[in-house]
Amino acid sequence: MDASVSRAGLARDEALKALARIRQGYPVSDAIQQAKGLPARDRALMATLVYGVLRHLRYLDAWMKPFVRGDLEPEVQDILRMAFYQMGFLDRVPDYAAVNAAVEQTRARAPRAVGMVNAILRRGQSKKPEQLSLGERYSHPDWIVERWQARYGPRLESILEANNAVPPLTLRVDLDRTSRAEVLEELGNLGIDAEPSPYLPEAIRVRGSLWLEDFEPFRRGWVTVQDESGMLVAWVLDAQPGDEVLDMAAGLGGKALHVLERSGGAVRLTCLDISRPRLRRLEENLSRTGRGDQAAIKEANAVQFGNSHQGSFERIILDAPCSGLGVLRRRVDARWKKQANDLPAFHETQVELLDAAWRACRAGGVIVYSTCSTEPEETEAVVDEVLARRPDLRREDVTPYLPHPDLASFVKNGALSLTPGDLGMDGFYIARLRVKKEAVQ
Ligand SMILES: C[S@@+](CC[C@H](N)C(=O)[O-])C[C@H]1O[C@@H](n2cnc3c(N)ncnc32)[C@H](O)[C@@H]1O
Repeated sequence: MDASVSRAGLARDEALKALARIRQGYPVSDAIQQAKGLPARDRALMATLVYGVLRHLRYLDAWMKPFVRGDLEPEVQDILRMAFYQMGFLDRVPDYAAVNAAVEQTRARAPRAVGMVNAILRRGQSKKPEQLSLGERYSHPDWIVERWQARYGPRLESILEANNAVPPLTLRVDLDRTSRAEVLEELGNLGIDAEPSPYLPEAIRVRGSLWLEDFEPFRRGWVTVQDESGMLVAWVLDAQPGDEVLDMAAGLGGKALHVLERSGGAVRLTCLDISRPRLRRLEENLSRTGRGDQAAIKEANAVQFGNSHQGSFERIILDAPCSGLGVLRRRVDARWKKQANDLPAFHETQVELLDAAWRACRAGGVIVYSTCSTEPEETEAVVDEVLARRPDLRREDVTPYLPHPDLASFVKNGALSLTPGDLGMDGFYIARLRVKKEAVQ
């Protein structure tokens, strides 16, 4: 057998294993990481297959549906999805190679299904799906399509399409440690296609495949993965050296670390999160970047913490837990896990947390409220509700804090609201609020 064919076979087998792990509930990135023993090129193909299948799942199922009789075993269904994905989306793989690989995978795992798999693929190969609904064509659940149709009208299809595009891996360079040009040069030396972001001086968009653990600037802690829209939080916060800063829901520390980088570690930073595993990863991230001694980390419920630390902080980030509907292009399986009736619960939590931020904020201090969602219930409605409750809180325009003039056209009612794909970024919302209160009640 030709070596490149058997190597592609290895990548396809690993992709199949990863899809099985995801069916068992593994996070996608963890399921993919388990194949780290594969050579770099095969890992790239394996990841392309897994992400591609998950991204286009509903479309692939709609394509094969007319040719399938009865129920398919989950593994056989994954083999078929992978083959249809290659036939539909991977120009570099000839159809016959995708079909043969699927037949071989079936022979090894479910020999009785070989004839059926072969027949489904041969028929599907010559008949692309027709008359699909928008949800099927762009592989989104109908409730999201209907919700966005009402809100975005003629822009809907471009947003659905943006959610299916392969997003760049975006790196944030710690400009306190190195320069963007130096990191770009290291990427160039590895033959990796990358370009500087036109909007943020610290951001790099990587188009080629990069395995971070093998990348020296990442190991040295000079770069962190973050979408450009998420980087805007630290810009809008605009913390000054010496500020007492609180990150109320620090998670893995993407925004908190950026605040440290922008101030050269000169703010006094407290990071909270309710999740111990996330805080452990935050600690790892702080130590990887050599900033382990620059933040106090507390496992706490931010609502209770806000009550017990009234008026203590000058700058507060509340990057709230949310539906994540702005980042479907990155969390490829998330669209299938969300439901419309999740939104009221998120709204309630977000209002409670923003109210707690108000309590923890000092008179004259600033709260930056952000979500990786642009759903009204999680964005304007949250801010409006807390503003109505707290007369000493007011909205400030984020425009003066944005690093590029093009971003200003996405500011509505003082807040930045990027829908997925705007300026090539994730969907994101950022509001800046100033506390004018004399004393906390
Ligand atoms: C959007 S994520 C934050 C991401 C983070 N800012 C970053 O840049 O990596 C929201 C976080 O809120 C945390 N969370 C949810 N409810 C919380 C609460 N009541 N108090 C503190 N943290 C909470 C979740 O564990 C999660 O890590």
